[in-house]
Amino acid sequence: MPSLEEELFPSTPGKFKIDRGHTMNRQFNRCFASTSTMFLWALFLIALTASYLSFQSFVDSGSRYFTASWGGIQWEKQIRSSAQIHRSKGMSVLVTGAAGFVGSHVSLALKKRGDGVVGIDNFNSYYDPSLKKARKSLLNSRGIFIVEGDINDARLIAKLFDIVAFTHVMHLAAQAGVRYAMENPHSYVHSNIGGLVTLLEACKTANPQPAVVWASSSSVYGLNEKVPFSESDRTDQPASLYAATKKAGEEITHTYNHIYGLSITGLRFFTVYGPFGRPDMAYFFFTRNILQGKPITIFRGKNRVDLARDFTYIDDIVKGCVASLDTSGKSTGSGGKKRGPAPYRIFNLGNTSPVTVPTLVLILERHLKVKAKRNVVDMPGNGDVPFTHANISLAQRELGYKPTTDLETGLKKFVKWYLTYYGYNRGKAVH
Ligand SMILES: O=C(O)[C@H]1O[C@H](OP(=O)(O)OP(=O)(O)OC[C@H]2O[C@@H](n3ccc(=O)[nH]c3=O)[C@H](O)[C@@H]2O)[C@H](O)[C@@H](O)[C@H]1O
Repeated sequence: MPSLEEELFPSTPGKFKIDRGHTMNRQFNRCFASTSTMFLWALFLIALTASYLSFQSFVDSGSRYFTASWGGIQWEKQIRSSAQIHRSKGMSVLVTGAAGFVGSHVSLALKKRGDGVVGIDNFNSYYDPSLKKARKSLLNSRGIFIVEGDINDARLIAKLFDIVAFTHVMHLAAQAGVRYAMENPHSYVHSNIGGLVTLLEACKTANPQPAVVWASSSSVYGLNEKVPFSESDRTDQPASLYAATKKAGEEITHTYNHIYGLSITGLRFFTVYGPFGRPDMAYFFFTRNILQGKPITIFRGKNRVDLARDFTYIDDIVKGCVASLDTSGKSTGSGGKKRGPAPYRIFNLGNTSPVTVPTLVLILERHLKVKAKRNVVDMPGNGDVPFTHANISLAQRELGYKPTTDLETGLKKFVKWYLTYYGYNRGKAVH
């Protein structure tokens, strides 16, 4: 039988080991005159260590709450309340990029039908953050809480999954924009690859695992010439770093599906536009310039061929996103281990009727009742592709996706929103 002395100071490798030498033994006996005194000393030491450790953890968590922009009882309460489901068989969805264009619209649609929604957004300044704050206020007024934080913050994401057992993640946070990738390439790697992996790590570890629906891009079709673009077409000739990071996202999500059993749906969005849109997109800053009497630059393709896009209205995209969440199927893993195969899907969400950029400008002029000052130049080699055109039959079949808004109607709604939002209707424009 091991002695009490051996039990208290076991000789496990790496742990403290007492010297059984004669001298030590004498000193030891002097300090601990009897076994019972030694026992009391040991208890005292254990209690001291335990109280020190709990004090340390109190200081740690306390300082985190004091220094981090997130955390605290009130913060957690807001998250729980925002995630509450108000319909039978509803879902609780973590929406990344919730203060963004598509993210804000999808969040509102989900909340409206009774799903629980928690947003996360880093409110970066890629474009005017006041527009993001305005979207946030709108969401707040509908009971949606947006966490201010980055998807690269693994501790924050893990905390959100601790607080809420999200059934779904709608991942829309990204560094968008095709041409900006030449100016700031690392921001694309940071958000579209680093951020994606951080989020997927949290999803894979969560128990239960959520189903993930995320935004890929029409740009993955790159320099393909076969039209319309189908999901099974090649996607290995990206024309921009933006496209390359979205393509990488498709491969990365595939590995998480394969190894960990995460249900994944990737949506290839085709040039989404509409109210509360992104000011870095052509239709948006063309509108601003036309109203301000400034020239717009229209790019023209090889052999003077007009560029064309399969512009897709936001409400149609929202329907596609919601239908993807509804049909996502379940992730099969738990505790980071796959238990069986899970769905892996990719869909085009386009309008399937491309319109040239000069026609877009004509429609804007009509709705704005202002003539544009055109400056037509050859398309610079900046990552743009000459045209996009979606084959949407797969989304039609699997999601019931059916876009209903043509560019004429959609831009009319956008212009109406723009004039109101920027104060043109009140006679004082604010930009
Ligand atoms: O489907 C996508 O996956 C992408 O859609 C969007 O990219 P694009 O289709 O390139 O939209 P956008 O910039 O509005 O340019 C529209 C047209 O105007 C032309 N264009 C542009 C600027 C200019 O000054 N002049 C011009 O002619 C330009 O050459 C182009 O022909 C998203 O921004 C992107 O984040 C991604 O989601």
